[in-house]
Amino acid sequence: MKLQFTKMHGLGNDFIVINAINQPASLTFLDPATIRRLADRHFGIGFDQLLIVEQAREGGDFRYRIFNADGGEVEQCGNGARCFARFVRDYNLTDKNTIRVETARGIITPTIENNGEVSVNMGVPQFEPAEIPFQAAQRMPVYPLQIGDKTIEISAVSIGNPHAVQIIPDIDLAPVTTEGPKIEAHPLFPERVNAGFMQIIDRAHIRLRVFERGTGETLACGTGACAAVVCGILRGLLDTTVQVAMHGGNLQIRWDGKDKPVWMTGPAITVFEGTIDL
Ligand SMILES: N[C@H](CCC[C@H](N)C(=O)O)C(=O)O
Repeated sequence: MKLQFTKMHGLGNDFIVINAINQPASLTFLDPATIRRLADRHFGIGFDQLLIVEQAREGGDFRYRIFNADGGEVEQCGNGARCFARFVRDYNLTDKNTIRVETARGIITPTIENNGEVSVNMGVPQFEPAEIPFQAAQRMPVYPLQIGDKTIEISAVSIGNPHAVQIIPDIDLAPVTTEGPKIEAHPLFPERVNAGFMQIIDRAHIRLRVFERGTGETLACGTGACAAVVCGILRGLLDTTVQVAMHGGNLQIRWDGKDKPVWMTGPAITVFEGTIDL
């Protein structure tokens, strides 16, 4: 099968987007091994995540599926949501500015702004351990986590996908490559977890690095930015609107607190179109 794809990125967190509405056969070819092969930056196309555009099933405008570079399907991708919205508009699959997108964990609504950026209502963050999922006895603002012979302190939250967030004095010195994989695979996270390393600059600015589940460290992580900000707000360390600086660039995150959705605003860029024989 000749697969058509579009290469996109959100602050350097890069994707291929596949329109399965006009290429339904693609879904039968995209098994985990094929996704891993396509994700390879030397032998394949190269991407952090593969995003699929499908027909809606539950009253939304579209269904959005996300696969990590390791081939695993996951619940949510924030940078990908902005690219998803840009894709369906640019390919005339909709003429709406605000799009209702079905994900594995409910509906998110991206809006394409006049300046070309995309704002997304990412839904209400979940902090109950069972929701994350995280095997902790009860919900706490911070949890001790044994990593080898070291005990670190994390906050845990679901943005649809699971995140463990640490506060670090200087993320340039953070042990992302050595500690990230150990947090990702920690047995207390039965579905693994995205590991965030947050440096608080002031109440409206943080710096962030994320070792992503199923992908490794990325240049930016949209749900990771949401997770870091809501955890920082819950700990009384951040205000409701925060600029999140990551290696790939900045996102603006806003959360008005308990039971309110978290909002993310940032760019979505199309790089090239391509085809590949599967
Ligand atoms: N690695 C994540 C999915 C992609 C999230 C990230 N790329 C974003 O922008 O939110 C997970 O396994 O939950």
